[in-house]
Amino acid sequence: MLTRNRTFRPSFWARLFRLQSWKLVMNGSVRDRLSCFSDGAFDLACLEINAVSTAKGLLWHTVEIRTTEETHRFSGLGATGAAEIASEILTFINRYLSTLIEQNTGQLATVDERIREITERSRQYLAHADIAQAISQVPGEASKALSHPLFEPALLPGSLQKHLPKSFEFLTDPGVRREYNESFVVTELERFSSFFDDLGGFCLSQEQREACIRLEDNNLLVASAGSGKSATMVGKVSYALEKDLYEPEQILVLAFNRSAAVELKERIARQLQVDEEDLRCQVTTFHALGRGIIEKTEGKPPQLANWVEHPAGEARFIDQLIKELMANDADFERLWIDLLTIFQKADLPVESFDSEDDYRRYIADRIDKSSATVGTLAGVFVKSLQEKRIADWLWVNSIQFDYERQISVSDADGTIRHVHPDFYYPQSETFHEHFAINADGSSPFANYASHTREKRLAYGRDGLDFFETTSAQAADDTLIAHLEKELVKREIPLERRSTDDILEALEPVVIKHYHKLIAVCIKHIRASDLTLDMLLERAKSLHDRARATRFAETVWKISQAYSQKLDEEGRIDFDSMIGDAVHLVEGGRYKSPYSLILVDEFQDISDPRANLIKALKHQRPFSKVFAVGDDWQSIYRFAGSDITIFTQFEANFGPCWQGRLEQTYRCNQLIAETAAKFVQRNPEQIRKTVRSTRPAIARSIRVVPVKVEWKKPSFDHACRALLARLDAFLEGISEQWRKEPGHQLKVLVLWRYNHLDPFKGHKPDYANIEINGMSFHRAKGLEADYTILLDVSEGDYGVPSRIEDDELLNLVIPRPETYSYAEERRLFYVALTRASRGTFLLANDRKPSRYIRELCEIAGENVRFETVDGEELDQCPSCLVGQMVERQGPNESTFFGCNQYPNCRNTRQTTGNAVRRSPGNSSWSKAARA
Ligand SMILES: Nc1ncnc2c1ncn2[C@@H]1O[C@H](COP(=O)(O)OP(=O)(O)OP(=O)(O)O)[C@@H](O)[C@H]1O
Repeated sequence: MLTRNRTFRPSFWARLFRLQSWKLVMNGSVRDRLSCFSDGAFDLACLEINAVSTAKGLLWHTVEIRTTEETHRFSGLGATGAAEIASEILTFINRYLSTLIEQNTGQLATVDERIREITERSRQYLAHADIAQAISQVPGEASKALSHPLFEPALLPGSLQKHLPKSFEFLTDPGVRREYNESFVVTELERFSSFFDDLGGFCLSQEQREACIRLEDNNLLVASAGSGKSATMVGKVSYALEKDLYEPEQILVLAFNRSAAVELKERIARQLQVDEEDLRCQVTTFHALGRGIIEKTEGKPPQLANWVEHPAGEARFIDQLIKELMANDADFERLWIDLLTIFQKADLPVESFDSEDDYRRYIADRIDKSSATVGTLAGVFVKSLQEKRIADWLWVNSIQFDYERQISVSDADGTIRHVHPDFYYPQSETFHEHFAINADGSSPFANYASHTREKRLAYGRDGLDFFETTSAQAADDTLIAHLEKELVKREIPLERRSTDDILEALEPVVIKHYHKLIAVCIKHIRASDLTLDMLLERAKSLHDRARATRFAETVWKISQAYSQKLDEEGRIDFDSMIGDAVHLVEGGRYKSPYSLILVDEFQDISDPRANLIKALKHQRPFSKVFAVGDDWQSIYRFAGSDITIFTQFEANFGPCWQGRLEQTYRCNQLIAETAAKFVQRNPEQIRKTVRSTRPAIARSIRVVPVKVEWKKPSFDHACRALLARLDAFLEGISEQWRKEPGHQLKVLVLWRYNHLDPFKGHKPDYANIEINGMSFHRAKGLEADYTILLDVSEGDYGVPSRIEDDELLNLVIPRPETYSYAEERRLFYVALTRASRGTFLLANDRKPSRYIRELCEIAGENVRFETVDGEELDQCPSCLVGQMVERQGPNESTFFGCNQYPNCRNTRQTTGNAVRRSPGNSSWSKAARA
């Protein structure tokens, strides 16, 4: 029995920084309400509260208390603090509900009747909300308590539990309801067997059928690529209407984009045999829903900024804001240019990488003789990102220097030694070494500290003008200031290049990359009301603090300008529109008609969208959410999506039924299984066992190494040659696949970045194949017989794209992923799973992607290496990505060596059985017949 008062406040730190000020009191004697003090004092009646949840923000956790009319947020908490308050509120509410039941036990007989009525007929699947809804129709306080959305039977006092009628076990014992539902599903599958046998032209699988029947309060259907999510959505809506569970107007289906909504609407209408215009359930996008809510409530549509509808509109708007800021704010100009030049790439420590190879691949533009070389604006190649920072700064300030110029110095015993000081400034004849030494004098490299000492002594001994900089200075952001001081001391003039010259020297992709980062940061800053202090605080936890701090300041200024511009024009963007819609729903100004909310592509959900679903669900009692998605295909982080809303579904929406769609109708078993194992190398992804309806086609994953000509491999040329070969091959066996005259097989040519488009708007025509080309992202949701993936190679813009995993995103993302290149891995998975019969991976033969190696590790011999003409290559058994080629040894001998030398030093004697195999198309024939 609660007798004392409990008071909760924000955490000590939040109060110290005066970030939050509120008080929540659970009064021991007034049990029917919580007392709150925030902007004023108000009470929250226990019977009015629909939901209590916690949410994680950038710095703090928040407790959210929802009533039909309002949502109250209490922030400034740690994770445990928030969880404790949420749990205390639940206990408090349930204590009050218990007293209501105890005082009104006379009503229990009627409630018992109502429960038996709906359970004994076994007419429908019973979620907790269904029983609560039935009970709520019984008049009286006890039924109010028993049907309360937060009623928790486990918290009822034992003395009361004993007196509850047997039927109440449906509420108090989860096992009883589960058993009822299991048996209901079995009978229902039989009852509706012919209904599911032909639904939208498909005979639904067992798991699709079950997903249509099951309907808990919250549902998450975890699907796989090509597993027929759309067919299941259509089935679910049709089944619910067929069963009369809802009026059509009570059903809302949310699709990720307009074309998906159009397709779903068309399919549902066809299935229900109504014209699309007459379809009474709402099939729409989040944007259209948000717009509709505002229009209905305010009587006029929201004033959207004129650029929001244009695909490149946001990037152009941001570009324009940056230009205006550059013209009017000298501090901003310096920050922005510094980011583009000396802070282009985060200086990450070796220890933050899984392996030294990963580290070298991250820093390097190219690997020379086993050592990484990093390009600079000054045109020289250096050995580390810190040296790059120095060289770029020298270039920006027009300072002449030589890199690693050889000089002679004397050792202590007088012997002459040749050394290569990192930088030499001819104007003052000064040598400059940048030492990899940390603040405590240690170094990540063996014997480095003693070499450093020797070098210092040698320069001193020979009376050379010398200064040094260190990694410690880079870490505490004094490197550039120190360098500048040393140069000024020697009267070397600094002449900053003009902004135009600098911008001209930059690769356009560098600016594009920052634009994308800025766009996503603005979304988070505005959606979560982040402040500059919060960003700067977060910046301290990033590896490259110097860069993170500058970026935080830059993006903050741009986001302020962004908001100001929209305010001046009286316009809003899409996210604000959704945010406004959320306020209208949470404030009760919009009355939601929806009791069943289905959400497609749930893996790409963002915070504002999730808030809209929560607001709609909690406003209308007993409503349900059915979300469908594939966490392996979450690829829209740059549009603000947050995969953890999916992976932590229960934390966001409450206890749920989780179903699976693990059968794929698209990829053959080899591709399906290999891709599944590949994506699950990230332990954070949900575990699934993917089975295909199409048997495995041996060696249907093919790697085609493309030779480097004129510095770059020609993927255009290789792609066209491969298409021509595929077309000719299919011609030869057309009787095996051609169903009718003119029938062509589909080929998708896919690339990571649009600059790789080999067709540039002019697709070639072939007799047997229909070609389409697009980026990996755009291919989401599409399928083809064959796919050709271009440039599956290492590189900043390769696969995985090294620039995409920028740690700067962690400034704004509340729950960053820890696995390296997590989103790039999922994107490659999306690309791999578009093909049913076969996929070709075209790779730079000098820099094959690490992902190719992983596929070989997983699928072994089933990954075939071949030339564009189909000749099988002799795959290196050691590194798996190279090919064994004949080399000259001493005394005119020959041997086989891996073409990835020096990265792979595998060799084999010529006497072995290392012969090239003949062109093999046998498995293709099987693929074409499949
Ligand atoms: N029950 C079924 N029987 C046969 N084919 C089906 C069935 N359900 C779906 N399909 C087919 O499976 C293929 C994949 O379906 P769909 O595109 O809906 O999958 P998806 O889960 O949305 O895939 P992805 O997530 O990869 O885009 C389509 O060709 C579809 O027509």
